[in-house]
Order: sequence, then structure tokens, then C-alpha cells
Amino acid sequence: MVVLQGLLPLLALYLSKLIIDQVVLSLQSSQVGNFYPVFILICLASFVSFVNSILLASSHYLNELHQQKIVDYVQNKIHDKSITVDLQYYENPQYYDILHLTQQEAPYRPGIIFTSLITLLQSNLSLIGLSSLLLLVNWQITLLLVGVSLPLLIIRLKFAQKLYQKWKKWLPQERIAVYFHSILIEENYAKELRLFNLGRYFKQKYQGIRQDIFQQKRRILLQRSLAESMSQSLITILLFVLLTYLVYQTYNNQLTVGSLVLYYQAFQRGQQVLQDAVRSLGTLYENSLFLEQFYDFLNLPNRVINPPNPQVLPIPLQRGITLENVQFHYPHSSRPVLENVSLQIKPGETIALVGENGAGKTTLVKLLCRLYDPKGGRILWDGVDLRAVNYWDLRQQISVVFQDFGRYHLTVRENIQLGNWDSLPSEGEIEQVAQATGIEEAIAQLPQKYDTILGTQFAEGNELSVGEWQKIAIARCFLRPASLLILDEPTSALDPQAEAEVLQQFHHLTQNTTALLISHRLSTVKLADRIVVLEGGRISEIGTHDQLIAHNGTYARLFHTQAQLYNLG
Ligand SMILES: Nc1ncnc2c1ncn2[C@@H]1O[C@H](COP(=O)(O)OP(=O)(O)OP(=O)(O)O)[C@@H](O)[C@H]1O
Repeated sequence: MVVLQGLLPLLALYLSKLIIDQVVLSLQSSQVGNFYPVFILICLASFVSFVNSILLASSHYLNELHQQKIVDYVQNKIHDKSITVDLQYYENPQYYDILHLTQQEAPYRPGIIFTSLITLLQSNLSLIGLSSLLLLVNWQITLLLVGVSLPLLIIRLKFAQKLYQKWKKWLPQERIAVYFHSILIEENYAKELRLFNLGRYFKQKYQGIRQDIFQQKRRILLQRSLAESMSQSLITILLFVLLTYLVYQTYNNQLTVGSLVLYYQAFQRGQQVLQDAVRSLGTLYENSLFLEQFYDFLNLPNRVINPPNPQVLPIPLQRGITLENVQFHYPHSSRPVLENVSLQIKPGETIALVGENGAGKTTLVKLLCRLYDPKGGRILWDGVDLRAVNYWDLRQQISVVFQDFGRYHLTVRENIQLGNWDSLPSEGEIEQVAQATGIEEAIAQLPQKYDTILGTQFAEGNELSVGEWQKIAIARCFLRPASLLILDEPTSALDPQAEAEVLQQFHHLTQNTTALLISHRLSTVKLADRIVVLEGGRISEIGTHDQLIAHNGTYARLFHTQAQLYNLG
């Protein structure tokens, strides 16, 4: 279709020359001319125009469909990569740029690239056709057409390149502006924005960046407009000279009227097509930055990888999980977060992990789930190094409630079901875990019970309190038939009564399950079989609550401080 659409207008042009020449010929001859050949030519021209309009409508239709297909294809690639890319890319600002940019730009960039490519292809075909048509009759005019367009082409390309370079330079600034924009519009910040009256502050910051970019952009665009106006003036002057020359030749009978029309129109059309081509080239240039980012993103290498011949993960856990001199620092930071951590977790045992903020508790969880691999030492699952097993198999055996658990704006049922979605849990199982976390009463109050959509993003959504959301996350975690249950600050948002109930259920549910419980509330921790105290990335104490109190170390100090604060006695 692109080929036909590029070439058919030329055929129409040539037919109009033939029609005019035929009419002029019969006007010049004294006898009444034969109208039949002209009529055939008119029919042909009408047919060409008809086909052209059909092509135009069909190409619009196909273009829309293709746009969607391309966007979906690119999004699919991005989704595939996003769900497997190492967690470190989300936690590292250097990579966050490329990650965020690709994910943000993906919905519209490919469409622009596609349209530009089509326009470019069509323009090139038209140009080749026009040049051949003109070459057939007059090579000097063809040379003029190309020659005159050269300055415009050079100017456009030069400025496209300049803008492209600048755009690259502005990108980090643009990203900061996008960040300020998100603060101004997103729900997360809406309360503080109003309370601290931060709207004006962030608007100023946003506008400052945009203004700065605007000034720089204006300078370049002004230069481009000046250069383009000059080259456009040159074209106008040449068109004037050409028209005079062509009319003069027609006056002297060296050229037919049809050829005069053909040359003049071909020249004008050639200019138009060339401008389209140059514009598309500029757009392609600009968008190539996106492609660069897109491929960089797709090629991001993973550090956490599956071994070529993974060992079978022993299920159920029989000998336990062993941490042997585990050492860890985050990529792009040399500060050690875990140092020589050695621990034996017996099957069925509940271990509580305590320590001050930044002690490395969550990091240890990330290593257990193989979201990162240790930099030193190893973690063994029934004697098998975690690096030797398929990490999907491993994660299948672990259920976690993270501190920053997900709040899915789906129905209550789906929110819980996500914990074990592929085995299609029954209504009864879902209700059982909801009961275990004490959320079933709140669910009963919701308009559509388990079918109520949670959150405020969608129509008929119902918002929950933070504690209720947390209970839903715990229910999701309980639903998963895992060998290792990890709760990272599971009850931070729960009231004391709810906390006691959830922990009782947790205790009940983990009778035969190995569990790791992280909490700052030491009243919670008393339930555990053993308590591990982490200080500055090292294990400083291990024992039962009574042993550690008797030891009178860090745990005892923390416990007594909390007991005084909360009057726990
Ligand atoms: N993605 C990251 N990149 C670099 N450093 C990190 C990253 N995440 C955490 N850290 C650092 O690692 C240390 C341990 O963090 P971690 O989240 O494991 O602590 P924590 O004991 O769970 O703390 P809290 O009780 O506040 O949850 C902290 O000093 C933190 O600054």
C-alpha cells in the first residue's frame, strides 16, 4: 500500500499532462477533434484517484491497528523483562533512570517511529518516482529539484542532530520535572501536599526546570527557523525563475502546455515530499534515543540467574536452612550490610529476627528469597546451595509479607487468591485465611463482600485502613502452602488486640512450618522458638526470650526499654 500510495499520485500527474496536451491539441487543430481518447484518459485519471482514496482509507484503518499491535508488542517485551529483571535495578538510581524511562515512553514512542518510517518510505518512493518522471523528459529540471532541496535537507538533519544531543542532555532534568509532576498529581502525596501547602513549592520547582529547558529549546528552534526561512526563500526564488523559464519555453512552442503543468506541479510536489521526508528523518533521529534506551533495557544483564542444570529443591524441608558466613553489600555500594552471618534454622522452627533500623533484617530476607545472592558465604536449603536451584522453585516454597506489601486494586477475593493463584484456591480456603487474620468481619461490612473492589482507583472501589490492608496481605501469605513463612513487620499497623489475634493464628499455622518473624515489637517476638539479634549486619545474640533476658545484653536492654515505654511489665 505504501508503494502504491507513493506512486499513484505520479501516475495521476502524468495523466493530467496527457489530458491537457490532448485538449490543447484539439483546440489548436481547426477540425472538430476526437473526444474519445481524452475521455479514456479522464476515466483513467478518475480511476487512479478512486483507487488512491480507497488506499488512503484502508491505510488509515491498517495504521491504527498496527499502532496498537506495535505498542502491545513493545509493552509485552517490557513486561517480560520487567518481571524477570534483577531487583537491584529497581533499587538503584542509576538503573532506575533507564528502567523508568523505557516504561514511561513505551506506550507512544513506537507509534511515532512506525508512522515516521512509513512516511519516510512513502516520501522516498514518491521522490524516486518524481525524479524518474522528470528525468524522462528533462534532466536539468531534475537536477534543480534535488539541488534546491539539499540545503533544506542539510539544515533539518543538522538541527535534528543538535536537538537530539540537547534532548539527551535535558533528559535527567526532564526526569526530575516528571518526578515533581507526579508529586503534584499523585494520591500518595495528596495529604501532605495540602497540609504543608507544598503545591506552590513543587510547582515552582517544576516550572523552573521546564522554563530552563524552554529557553534553551527556543534558542535552537529560532536558529532552525531562520535557517529554514532562508532556504525556503531560495526555493521560492528558484520556483519563480523556473516558472518564468517554463512559460517562456511554452510560449516559444518548445514545451507543451501539459509538460509545463507536469514540470511545475512535479517540482512543487517534489518540494513537499522532500520536506515530509526530512521531517520524518528528524523525528526518527529524535526517537532513536528511545530505541537506544529500549534495547539497553532489554539487554540488562541479570546477576541472579538460574544454573544450567538446577538441582531439585528438597520438599518438604527436612534438615533446615543454613546460613554459612553470609556476607553482603548492595551493588554499587561497598558498605557491608551483612557480615559473617551464620545461622541454622531447623525445620518447623520459628525464628524471630530483631535489631535496630538498618541492621540488615530485610536484606537477609531478600537473600533467603534469592532476590540477591550473597557476596560471600552461602545459604543452604537442606544442604543444597540456593544458587544451585531454580529460583522460581525456591520462591514457590516461600511465602512473605514484606514491609511494603502490595495493595492490589482488585476484589478482596483476588487480593487473597494472589498468594496461590495458579492452584485456584477454593472459597473455603480463602475464607479460612481471612478468618485467621481477623479480616472477615471487615469483609462482611463491604457492599459486595469478597467481590468488593479495594482501593480508590476504580469505580465502586472501597478503601481500607492501613491495618486492614495489612491483614489482607497476611491472609494472602497464609494461603500459600509454603515451606518457609516470612513476616517482615507483619503487625506494624495492627491494633494490640488484632496483633495478638494474628500472632496467635500465626503460631497455630506455623506449628509445622519453618517461619521467620521480623518485628520491632518485642512483645510479638516472645512467641518465637529462638530470637536472633542483628546488630550492624552481624548476629550478636541468639537464644530464647528467657535466655536472652538472663544474658542481659542488647535484647534485654531493648525489651526493658519497650516494657517501660508500653508498661508491659
Ligand atoms: N537497595 C539498597 N541499596 C543500597 N543500600 C541499601 C538498599 N536497601 C537497604 N540498604 C541499606 O542496607 C542497610 C540494611 O537495610 P535493611 O532494610 O536490611 O535494614 P532493616 O534491618 O530491615 O531496617 P528496618 O528495621 O528499618 O526495616 C541499611 O543501612 C540500608 O541503608
